Amino acid sequence: MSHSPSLPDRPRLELDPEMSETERLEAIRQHYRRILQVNDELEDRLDDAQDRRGELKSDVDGLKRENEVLKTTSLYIASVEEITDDGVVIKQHGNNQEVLTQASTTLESDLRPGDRVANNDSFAVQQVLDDETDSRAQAMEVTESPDVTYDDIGGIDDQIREVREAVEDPLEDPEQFEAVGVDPPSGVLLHGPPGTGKTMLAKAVANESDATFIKMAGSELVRKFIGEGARLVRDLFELAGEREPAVIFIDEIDAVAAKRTDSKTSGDAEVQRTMMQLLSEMDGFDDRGEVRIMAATNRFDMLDEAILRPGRFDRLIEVPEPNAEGRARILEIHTQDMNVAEGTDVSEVAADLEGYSGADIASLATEAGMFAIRDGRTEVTQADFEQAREKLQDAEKTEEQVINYQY
Ligand SMILES: Nc1ncnc2c1ncn2[C@@H]1O[C@H](COP(=O)(O)OP(=O)(O)OP(=O)(O)O)[C@@H](O)[C@H]1O
Repeated sequence: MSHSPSLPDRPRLELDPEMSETERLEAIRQHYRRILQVNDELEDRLDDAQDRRGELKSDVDGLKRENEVLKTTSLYIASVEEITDDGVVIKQHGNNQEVLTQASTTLESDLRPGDRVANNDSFAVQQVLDDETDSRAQAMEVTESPDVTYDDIGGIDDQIREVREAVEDPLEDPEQFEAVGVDPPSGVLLHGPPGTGKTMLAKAVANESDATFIKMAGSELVRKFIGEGARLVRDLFELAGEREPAVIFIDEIDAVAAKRTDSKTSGDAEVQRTMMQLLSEMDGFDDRGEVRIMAATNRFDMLDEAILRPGRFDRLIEVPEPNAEGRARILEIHTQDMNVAEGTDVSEVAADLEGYSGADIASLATEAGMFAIRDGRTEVTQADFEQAREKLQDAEKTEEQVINYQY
């Protein structure tokens, strides 16, 4: 595209009085042609300029969008304390700093004390967030009385006993601990491979001690908004206090409590803040209260030592993959409501399931049932279990292939 700085000269008609009529006519014709030519030139220029304008406009739009994104990401979360004539008083989550700030007039008319808002680096209120109870409800799973019992869990009897001692006994008989003068363990950390029954164990102990079960996934604590994770931890303990007796269960605790060096998010100050909040909640906690704290991880090696200190998660319980006997018990549990053909030897099936977790065995049982259904039978036979095992193995192989392919 050409951007010559000057416009073409305006054509001039020069008529000499000496010219003959024909010469004048020719001069006028030439002038006319020249005007048309300049006109064409100017039209071309105008087209170019319009194209250029379009391009610049889309650049501007792009920059505007980027600016919006920059303005809206990484907002801080605060609660509105007061709306005064001088502006809005907000309290930052995370550091509890109080700030007098401004909101646009349209936003300000909507603000009420107690609202959760997001503000930018210069504390100006950018948006009002949804009701807090929503985010609490989304992040936490609260069950008045979970329906899992100890009998539903197979192969980890020792672990059940330990959990009962550390969680159920202090909830049911706190006086006993007081009389003897010992503090029950502060927090119980279940660690081991996925699908071995850690969540079940936490649910069962809440159920059997008539406690409310409050579960939060560590990944939920690592939230997008600054201050949100720490706030959720506070909410979690507050809610447990309101609902006592209660069992708090933080699944995937490694998401918030990974060693700095190992963590993918090691540089993430927000994750650190959330962990600090968790530690401070645990430190300020009365051990003999009616709230017990449990957590689970598949990545014990990744945990920051700080969370394992006395007074924090100081009772570690390993929940391993089940052995043959455990696998048989788990299979029995998962087939007890199934119409299994007489003569089927569950322990023989289980013996072949080396390396299977409880969750794998549960899906094997369902899969065996599906084979019988597909076949139009109402009884599940040993051959169905065999076929189910092959199918799961194939699925696992494919999964491995996919994983290998991806990396
Ligand atoms: N020991 C077990 N006895 C009976 N069923 C089990 C056992 N372990 C796992 N299961 C079955 O697997 C499902 C998942 O188990 P659970 O969620 O308790 O495992 P988890 O150890 O918490 O796993 P993750 O680490 O992946 O969260 C259960 O709902 C249950 O059906």
